[in-house]
Amino acid sequence: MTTTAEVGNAEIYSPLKVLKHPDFRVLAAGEKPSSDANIAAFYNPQHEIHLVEKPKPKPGPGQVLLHVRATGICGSDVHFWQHGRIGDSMVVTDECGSGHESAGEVVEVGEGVTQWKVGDRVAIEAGVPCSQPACDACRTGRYNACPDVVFFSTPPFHGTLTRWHLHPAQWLHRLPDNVTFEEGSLCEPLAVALAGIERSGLRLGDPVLICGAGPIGLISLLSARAAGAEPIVITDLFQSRLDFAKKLVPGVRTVLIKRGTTSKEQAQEIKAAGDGPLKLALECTGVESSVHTAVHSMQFGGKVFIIGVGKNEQVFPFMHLSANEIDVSFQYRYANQYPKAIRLVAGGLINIKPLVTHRFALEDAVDAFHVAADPAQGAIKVQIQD
Ligand SMILES: NC(=O)c1ccc[n+]([C@@H]2O[C@H](COP(=O)([O-])OP(=O)(O)OC[C@H]3O[C@@H](n4cnc5c(N)ncnc54)[C@H](O)[C@@H]3O)[C@@H](O)[C@H]2O)c1
Ligand SMILES: OC[C@H](O)C(O)[C@@H](O)CO
Ligand SMILES: [Zn+2]
Ligand SMILES: [Zn+2]
Repeated sequence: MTTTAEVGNAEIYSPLKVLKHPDFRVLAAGEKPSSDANIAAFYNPQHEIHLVEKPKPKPGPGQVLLHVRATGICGSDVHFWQHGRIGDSMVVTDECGSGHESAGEVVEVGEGVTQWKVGDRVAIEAGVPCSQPACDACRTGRYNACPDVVFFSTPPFHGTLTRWHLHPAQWLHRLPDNVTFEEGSLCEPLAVALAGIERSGLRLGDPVLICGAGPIGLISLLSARAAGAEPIVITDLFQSRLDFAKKLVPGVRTVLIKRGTTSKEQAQEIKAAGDGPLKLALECTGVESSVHTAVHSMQFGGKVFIIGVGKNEQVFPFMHLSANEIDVSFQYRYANQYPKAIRLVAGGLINIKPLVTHRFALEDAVDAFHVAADPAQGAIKVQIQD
């Protein structure tokens, strides 16, 4: 069988990578594409978001053609559209397809693909590493560090928010019958949270703080609860998000972060809510003041585990960390988490269904982006379904 390693990422993806105007067409406002058209939502350096029609691809050796059935909009999709970059290395320099939280159905298999057949239902792993034996990251299983990873929807690679998507056969994960496409697509942000749970070393009965009740904080909350954390305190700037957290996990304790209060004052409230200093913080905002709050909420020997991404340069309360032996760690995407995510959802240990608050048809993907980007709409996870 031909594998991605034999074919090579560049060969597989260069047609997508260089897909430029002669190959795709921006749909006119109000234009109705055919029901078979390979439409996708693209952003560009002019901060536009629009529908684009692309050719329907044909699977090559080792590849599978998928009908993408559900895709969630991630904060990073909105960020790339509105701000044109994340950090210094991920920059929108051209038209780029959005979406990386997807699940779909196999519609055609390429030469040598034996593990999939038409009709199989799969979660799509969003980052495809090079899988070359000479790559230390891939060889040692920490493939989120692969320098040649193709991460869909991160420029220059187009996303999975499209109707027909080509994917290497071995980077798909089978969905059992009791896991919906919607849940399959949520396995991507769940993979982020589970990587955090695994690497942070959370243990049964640990008192945990979660900073931020956005999708990543909420999914971390569900995961921390499933892992046996108790008590769990969650923070946010918005009462509506804390109310959502409370509905999701009734036992969670909530602290509203008020602007104008110091991190030490916020930490006092958190420690009161948690019956004392906590052992672990899963920081899901990336905001400097929130990191400080987390640090001041920890016990001696605690850990602040940062999943959120934020400003390039941030100041840390160095001496407090030092004098209290508080560890600080970070998470960059994930490796080896999808199978676990699917098992936890299928087994009923994590119920991610309530996260989806808004659903749109693929043709209305632009409207979906506007809802995801507008805090007044109160969306948690906006999904596009086809
Ligand atoms: N490490 C990774 O691989 C990875 C993967 C996905 C997302 N992320 C990052 O995780 C973070 C969370 O993602 P999300 O989709 O939930 O984002 P989001 O913006 O929807 O949610 C963040 C939440 O934090 C709250 N918040 C902001 N400032 C706060 C503060 N000072 N104290 C408490 N709460 C505060 C916001 O009100 C919001 O509800 C983002 O920074 C995102 O970029 C990281
Ligand atoms: O869920 C994965 C994240 O959104 C990605 O790392 C993105 O932020 C940048 O590629
Ligand atoms: Zn994401
Ligand atoms: Zn690699």
